[in-house]
Amino acid sequence: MGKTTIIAIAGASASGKSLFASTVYQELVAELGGNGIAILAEDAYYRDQSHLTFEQRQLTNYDHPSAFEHELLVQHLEQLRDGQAVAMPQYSYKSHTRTTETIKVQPGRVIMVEGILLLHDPHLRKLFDISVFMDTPLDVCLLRRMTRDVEERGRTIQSVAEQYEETVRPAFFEFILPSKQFADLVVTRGGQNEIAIDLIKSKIRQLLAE
Ligand SMILES: Nc1ncnc2c1ncn2[C@@H]1O[C@H](COP(=O)(O)OP(=O)(O)O)[C@@H](O)[C@H]1O
Ligand SMILES: O=c1ccn([C@@H]2O[C@H](COP(=O)(O)O)[C@@H](O)[C@H]2O)c(=O)[nH]1
Repeated sequence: MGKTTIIAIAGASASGKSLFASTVYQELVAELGGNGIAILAEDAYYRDQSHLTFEQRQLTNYDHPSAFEHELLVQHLEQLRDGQAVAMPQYSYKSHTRTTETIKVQPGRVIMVEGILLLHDPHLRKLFDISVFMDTPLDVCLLRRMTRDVEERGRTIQSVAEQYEETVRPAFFEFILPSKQFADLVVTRGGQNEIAIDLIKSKIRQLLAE
């Protein structure tokens, strides 16, 4: 296998990172088969909090870099780059901790990883060959997060609004927006920007053919 290329997709919460990454991944798997491409989520590397009560977990700031076990993500990306499979943790947004399951991720010629604080961390940045930033206006992100978190993550409208004011918005301006400078490609219109999806797909096709 040739050199592994690691593609990072960063941006605000609900900016469309996971839709973008999964669209690229699924369309290429349908076209070329699953061999050669792997996909990881930074959210899977939220710290395990099973030693805390649910009430204590609700007090964690999930938008601060300290909430993530980035050391493990770095280790897993290095292992994948070196041709070894990894056991990616699974995280539950409803219980705010890891589940007992893991998913085996096989190494591939191309590894995609998506998450809010990927480009903030210099240790992670060193591993990325291509960095994408989803540049979706924050009010659009909030509306999408409101719908998604109520429908899929067990939240109320009030809890989404409170968390947004307390941690999500401040962390966007302190950590996420300043990390945009490290992106190679800045994508508007979220996870449905077909031109950007096609550009990344073409790049991956080219890498897989080398
Ligand atoms: N361009 C878009 N138009 C409409 N809805 C979108 C668009 N991009 C993302 N969404 C929706 O917004 C929500 C958040 O997107 P998601 O990909 O989960 O964001 P992120 O991974 O950045 O948190 C999801 O319900 C997704 O389907
Ligand atoms: O237990 C948790 C863990 C995370 N969050 C929120 O999730 C987003 C990051 O995920 P996206 O898929 O990029 O939206 C982050 O803003 C955290 O606030 C949570 O609420 N609870």
